[in-house]
Amino acid sequence: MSTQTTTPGTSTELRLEKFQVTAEEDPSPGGRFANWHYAVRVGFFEPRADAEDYPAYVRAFTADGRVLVGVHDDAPGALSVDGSVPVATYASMRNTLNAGGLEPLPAHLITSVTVRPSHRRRGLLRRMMTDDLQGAAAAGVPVAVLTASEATIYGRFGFGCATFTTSVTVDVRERFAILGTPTGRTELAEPDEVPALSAEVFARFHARTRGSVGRQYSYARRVSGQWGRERPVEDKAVRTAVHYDDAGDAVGYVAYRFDGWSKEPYTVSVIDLVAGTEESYLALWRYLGALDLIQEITWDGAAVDDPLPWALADRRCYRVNGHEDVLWVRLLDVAKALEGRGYRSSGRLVLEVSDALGLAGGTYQLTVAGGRGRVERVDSDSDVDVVLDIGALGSLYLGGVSPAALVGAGLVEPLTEGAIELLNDLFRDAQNPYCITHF
Ligand SMILES: CC(=O)SCCNC(=O)CCNC(=O)[C@H](O)C(C)(C)COP(=O)(O)OP(=O)(O)OC[C@H]1O[C@@H](n2cnc3c(N)ncnc32)[C@H](O)[C@@H]1OP(=O)(O)O
Repeated sequence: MSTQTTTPGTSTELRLEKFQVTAEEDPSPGGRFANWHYAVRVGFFEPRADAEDYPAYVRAFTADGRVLVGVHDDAPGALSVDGSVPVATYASMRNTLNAGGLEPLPAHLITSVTVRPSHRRRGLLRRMMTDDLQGAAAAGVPVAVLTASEATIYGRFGFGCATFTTSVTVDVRERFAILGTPTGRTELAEPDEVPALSAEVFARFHARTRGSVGRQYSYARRVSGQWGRERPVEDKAVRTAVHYDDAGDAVGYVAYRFDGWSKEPYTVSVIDLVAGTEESYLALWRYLGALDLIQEITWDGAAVDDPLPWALADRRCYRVNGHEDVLWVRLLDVAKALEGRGYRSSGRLVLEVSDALGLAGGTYQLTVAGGRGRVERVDSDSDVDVVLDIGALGSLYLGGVSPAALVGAGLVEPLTEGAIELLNDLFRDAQNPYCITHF
């Protein structure tokens, strides 16, 4: 698929090219794929990829089903980068989001958003984003998601931040010990086995974790060391340990890397830690704690409700370095999205939802019984319980954000008594949502 349209620019007309990457895509330097890829690297201050790496990226993007958008300025200055290299980039792909419903929902994932400084603040992002969200909504996808480089960009497009992780350092010297009785066993994995192992374990995690997003092709390669941090070539320093439960099933893994002898305290960084069960999570930490010579473990993907400090003999081994927002959620179809999530109590609420992009605004009656929601569009003059913007609903959607906090911030307006308590009871869960997929 490839489409080209022109967008009225300022001094020059800009051309928008959109194509889905397939196995037939030409990976040569100077081709449209390599040029698009180069533009993304420019946007994120990364070096241009090596020519021999492009076939691996084409394979990955094909497996992900990525649709790429590039905006071209065909009349650059005489000494400027050629017009075949986009001045703006954007990509999307489809995967699933666990919203706590019976099964994960289809989700539209957005990534690789860049606009070159020479062309910024002329509405290119707005143009690419609104076209894309309209297309995804028309295709019937209930929700779009992204991870944001800056928290200031996406609220205006109806995204609300919905999941968070904690960055931690764990001191694994003498004081480190985990209470309780270990289960199963944890062993170093054979690298060739890791791609299949990681996919299987992640599938289990994804099915049980509200807020989780299905993963792209590169994950299994990165956690096995087949791909390194910078390039799709082997990184021999990556190690992976697998946890087997008492039945001998592989239910968790941790991929990690030593930071080197020049850094003190001697530190191992967790690349990815995925546990299919609570026991497996602690077992993987027992393994990390038993790495001889290592003094600290760092990980930026711990859950907000991390059980680890509570399981430690000395909780002061666990240091929180910061919290990060991870998943930003944009509802494209309020009825489908709310019917596709799980609920922990029952009740009825009428929500008046505004949407500046005109995609999903309206007045909706949500009736929840037996953990399932039913949504009907109702007249705007119905008795409304809560008024909110689509972005605020996106933040509430996965249950990780307190409605009372959004009321306090002026983002949610309750009109009836008890409405916020009911919103809280319906939407929030015993655990915060948790997303360990970055894309
Ligand atoms: C999902 C991801 O890929 S996250 C990665 C996002 N990309 C980056 O951080 C790379 C560096 N930044 C950039 O490439 C660009 O500055 C972008 C993509 C953030 C913005 O592109 P632009 O084409 O300049 O945005 P555009 O002109 O369409 O702006 C749309 C609106 O967003 C606002 N805006 C754009 N960028 C920002 C920002 N960083 N902070 C606050 N507001 C912003 C504009 O002021 C404008 O507001 P308005 O519609 O109310 O007037």
